[in-house]
Amino acid sequence: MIIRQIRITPVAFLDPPLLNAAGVHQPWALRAIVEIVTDEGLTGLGETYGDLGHLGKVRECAQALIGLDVHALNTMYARVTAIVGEDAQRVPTASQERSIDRVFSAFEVACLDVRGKAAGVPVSDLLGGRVRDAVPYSAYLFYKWAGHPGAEPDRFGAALDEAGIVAQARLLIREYGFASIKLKGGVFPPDEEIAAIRALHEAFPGVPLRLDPNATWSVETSIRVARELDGALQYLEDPTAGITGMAEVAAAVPMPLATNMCVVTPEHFPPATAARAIDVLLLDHHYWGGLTRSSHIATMCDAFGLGMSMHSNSHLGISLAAMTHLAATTPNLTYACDTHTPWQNGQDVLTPGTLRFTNGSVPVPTGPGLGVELDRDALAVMNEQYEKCGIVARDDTSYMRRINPSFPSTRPRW
Ligand SMILES: O=C([O-])[C@@H](O)[C@@H](O)[C@H](O)[C@@H](O)C(=O)[O-]
Ligand SMILES: [Mg+2]
Repeated sequence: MIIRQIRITPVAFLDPPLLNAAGVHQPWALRAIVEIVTDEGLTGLGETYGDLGHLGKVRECAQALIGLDVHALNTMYARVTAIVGEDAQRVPTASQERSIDRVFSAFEVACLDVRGKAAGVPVSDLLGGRVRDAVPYSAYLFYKWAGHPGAEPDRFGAALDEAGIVAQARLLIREYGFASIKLKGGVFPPDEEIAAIRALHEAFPGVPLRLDPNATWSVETSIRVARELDGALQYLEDPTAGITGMAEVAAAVPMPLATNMCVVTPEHFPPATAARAIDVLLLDHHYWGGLTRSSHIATMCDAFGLGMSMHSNSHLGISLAAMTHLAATTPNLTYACDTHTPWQNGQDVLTPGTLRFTNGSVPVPTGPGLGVELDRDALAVMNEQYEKCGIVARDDTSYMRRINPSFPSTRPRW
């Protein structure tokens, strides 16, 4: 099964004005769709970030993988390392390992899709077999404006206080059946976000809740907020920055701490576990180097007694399928996963109806490979949107500053 061709198609889809610590989502979200075509005529799908810098690296690496067998993942990783590693060394702020894993991931997923199709088995079988038939996701709530400035309000409406957040939760739960809730925080002063969690706790008794302020709080603020929310949160995600700060908070608060920020490469495990900085790791195959490497990370979490959930960024259905196969085959991934799916509002590059939510969960696809099919017309439309949208990288802060020039980037903010 020799790789003969790799097509990389950048796409853009409409994204609502979701508020976060960095600013606000731009009107278009970017992704890149990877198609690996073999000599036997099989095509494997992958999905990754669409920012121009990343796209350039993915395109450069794609050339270097032509002629390899789809099983030769170690050789592929070495070739990606040779290209991206050198590049990352020139950019002092980039973690070399992280950049390599982010690029490699989409190719690995596409190779697993091909291998599953060739063997007539789902990717979940290649990852060791599923331990659950459906993967639960959480309602991922965002403070948001009614619409992008100058545009019509979107169907989700504004959510700028606790009443808006509770209404948004009702909408997402009604449409998807989610059985747990995550609120993206770090937007308003902590007392307002405490009020929102309390309102959710009251409106949805017994439903597990999480709050993620993306490290906008100091250690002192984190401890105060966590103590005030004792009994209301399943876990608190990234209240403060860094392993040392998280460890200080963890030692003083009643609930588990989760992260997708302070443990993002294997080298973070020893200091984070020694300091007891986290209780839960949010896995994300897009930056942990694909599905197989993510399974290895899950084994590490098991060894260190960490719980697991799953992180998400704005994404389309190929990513959702890959996330679902991974979560279905990871015994210790016991928390409902994050997904941005509701915010993509039906837009996708997949044939409609391939993936569906039932009671907040996505049944694990049972067809060969990822079990999803690319809709070429939709891909072409979204590619055209990418060409026309005028956005080449995600930049929530610059977009916010066009509307609010004094938007601060200081952290901790509170
Ligand atoms: O989509 C967003 O605004 C989120 O804030 C995302 O960028 C984060 O990476 C993520 O969902 C998180 O859990 O930190
Ligand atoms: Mg997070």
